Amino acid sequence: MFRVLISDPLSEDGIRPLLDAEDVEAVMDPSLSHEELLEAVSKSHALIVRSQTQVTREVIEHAPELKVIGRAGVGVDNIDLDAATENGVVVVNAPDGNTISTAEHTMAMLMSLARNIPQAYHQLKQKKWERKKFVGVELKDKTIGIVGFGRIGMEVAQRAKGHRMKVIAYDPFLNKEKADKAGVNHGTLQEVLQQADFLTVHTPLIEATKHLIDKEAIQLMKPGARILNCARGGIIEEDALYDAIKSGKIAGAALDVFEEEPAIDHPLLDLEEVIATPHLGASTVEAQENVATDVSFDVMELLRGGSVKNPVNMPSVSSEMMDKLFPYFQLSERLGAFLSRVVNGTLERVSVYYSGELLDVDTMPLTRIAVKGILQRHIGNRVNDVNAFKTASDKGIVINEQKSTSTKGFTNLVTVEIETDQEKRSIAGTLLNGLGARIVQLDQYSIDVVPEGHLVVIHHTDQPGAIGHVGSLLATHHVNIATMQVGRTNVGGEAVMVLTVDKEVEGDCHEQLTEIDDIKQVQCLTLS
Ligand SMILES: NC(=O)C1=CN([C@@H]2O[C@H](COP(=O)(O)OP(=O)(O)OC[C@H]3O[C@@H](n4cnc5c(N)ncnc54)[C@H](O)[C@@H]3O)[C@@H](O)[C@H]2O)C=CC1
Ligand SMILES: O=C(O)C(=O)COP(=O)(O)O
Repeated sequence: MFRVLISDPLSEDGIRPLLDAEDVEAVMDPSLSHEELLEAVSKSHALIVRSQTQVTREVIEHAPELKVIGRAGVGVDNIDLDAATENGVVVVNAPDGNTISTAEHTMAMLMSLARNIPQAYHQLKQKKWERKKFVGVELKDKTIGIVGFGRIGMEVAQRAKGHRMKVIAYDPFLNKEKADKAGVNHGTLQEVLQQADFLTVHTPLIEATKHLIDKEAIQLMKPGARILNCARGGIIEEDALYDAIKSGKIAGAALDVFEEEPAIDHPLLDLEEVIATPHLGASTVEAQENVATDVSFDVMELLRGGSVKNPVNMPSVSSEMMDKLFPYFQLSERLGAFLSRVVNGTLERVSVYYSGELLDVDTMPLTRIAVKGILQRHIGNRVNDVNAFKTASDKGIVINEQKSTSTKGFTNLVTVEIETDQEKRSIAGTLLNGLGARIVQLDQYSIDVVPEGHLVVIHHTDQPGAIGHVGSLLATHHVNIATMQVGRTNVGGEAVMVLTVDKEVEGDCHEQLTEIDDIKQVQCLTLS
C-alpha cells in the first residue's frame, strides 16, 4: 500500500483517481504544523504540495520511504531540489494545467491596474463616489514588455495583442524566428525595460532571476511605467519597487506574489498605487482540477514503477522513446548489478557501450540505470534512477557512455565495463527476440546466461573433471543446477563457469567450492 500525504489543498475531483486507487492510502491535511508535517511525511511514500508547503531538506531527510514529491502546479522553488536529488526522491510537477488561468489572471491584473478598479471599488464600498481620482490609461497602442516567454508569457502575449497592445518579449530561448511566429517583437532585457509601458514577468524564480528587476533595471524604464508580477515573489526586488513607486518613477504595480507569503503586513500593500491578490494565479476550478489530475497521474505512475510525464529533477523521456528503452531497463540494471558483484577493488570508472538497434536512441536513461545497478551493491536502495549519476560523481566515479558499431552479430548489445584500482571487467547483454534478456559475454568469454536468480561464477583452469567436481559438490549441498555455461579462451587455459542454481550458494558450500583443484575463484550473486 502506498502512503500519499497531500499537505496543501487540492481539487478532490482532480485527485479522485488517486483517492480511489486500491493500492493508495491518501491523507489530505493542509493544516499541518511543521512538527506534524515531519511526523506525517516520515511514513509517506509520496508527498503532494502546492506552493504553500515548504519542502525543505529537513522535511525530505525526515522521510526515509519517500519516493516522489508531486507539485500540483509549475513553480518548484518551495522544494529543495538538491536535497530531493541527493536523497533519490523524484520531483514531478504539473506545468500545463494552470497556464491559461495564470495568463487570464495576469490580464485581469493588467486591466485592473490600468483602470484602478480595485481602488475605485474599495472607495465605493466605503460609500465614496470618486470619479476624478481614478482616471486610467488605455491599453491600446501601449507596449507590454514580457520577461520570460514560456507557456504563460506566450498566452499573455496573445491576449495583449487582442487588446491591440504592442508586445516586446525577452527570453534567453527566444529568437527572431520564434518571435515572428508568435507575432511579437523580441529584444534584449534592456530593450524590453526601456520600451515597456507595462512590464510583466513570467520566469521561474531561480538564481538567475532572483531580483532580475532591481533598482538598476527599474532605472531603465520609462517614467510612469507600470509593473506586474504574477510569477514569483523575488523576481522583482520589492524594496526597489517600493522606492520607485514612492518616487513616482513607477506609476503602479500589480502583484499576485511576494517574496514571503502569506504577505499580510507588507509595506507595498500600504501604497495606493499597488494592487494585489493573494497568489491567486492558478486558483480556478479548471486549473486546480487539471494540476491535481496531472500530478496524481505522475505520482501513481512513479510509485507503481512506471514512467512519469513531468519529472523536474531528472530528464524527461518522450513516450515514444520510453517504448524503445523500456525493454532494456532491466537488462542494463542487471548487467551493472552482476558486474559490480564480481569486480574487485575500488570503483573508478564505468563505461557503457551501446550498439545495433540502440545506436540511434538516447540511451542516457539506460546508463543511469546501469550505474544504479552497480552502486546498489555498496549503497543499497538509497541510490536510484534520480541520484545515480550524482552519487557516482560525489564518489569520484567517472561515467562514460559510448555508441559502438560492433554488434558481435546481435541486433542490439549493451556492454558495461568497470575499471577499479585493481582491474577492468566487462559484461555484455542483449535482448533476444521472443526469448528475453541474455548475458552473452563476460570479460573475454562468450556465454549465454539468463540474468536472473541465483548465479555462481567460477574461474578455473580448463581441465577434465572440474565441471564434474562442481556438480557433485553442489549436489551434496542439495543445490540444484538449473543451467551451466562454460567459456574458455583456449583448450586447457583460463575458463569460466556460470551456473544458475535454484538456491543461494553460501557458507560451507561456497568454501568447499573454492577448495576444488583448478578452481581459482568462486563468486555467488543473486539478481532479482
Ligand atoms: N501566480 C501563480 O499562481 C502562478 C505562477 N507561476 C509562475 O510562473 C512561472 C512561469 O510559468 P510557465 O510560463 O508555465 O513556465 P515556463 O517554463 O513555460 O516559462 C518560463 C520561461 O522563463 C524563461 N526564463 C528563464 N530564465 C529567464 C531569464 N533570466 N530571463 C528571461 N526569461 C527567462 C524560460 O526560458 C522560459 O521560457 C513559473 O515558474 C511559476 O513560478 C505559474 C503558475 C501559477
Ligand atoms: O503553479 C505555480 O507555480 C503557482 O504559483 C501556483 O501556486 P499554487 O498551486 O496556487 O499555490
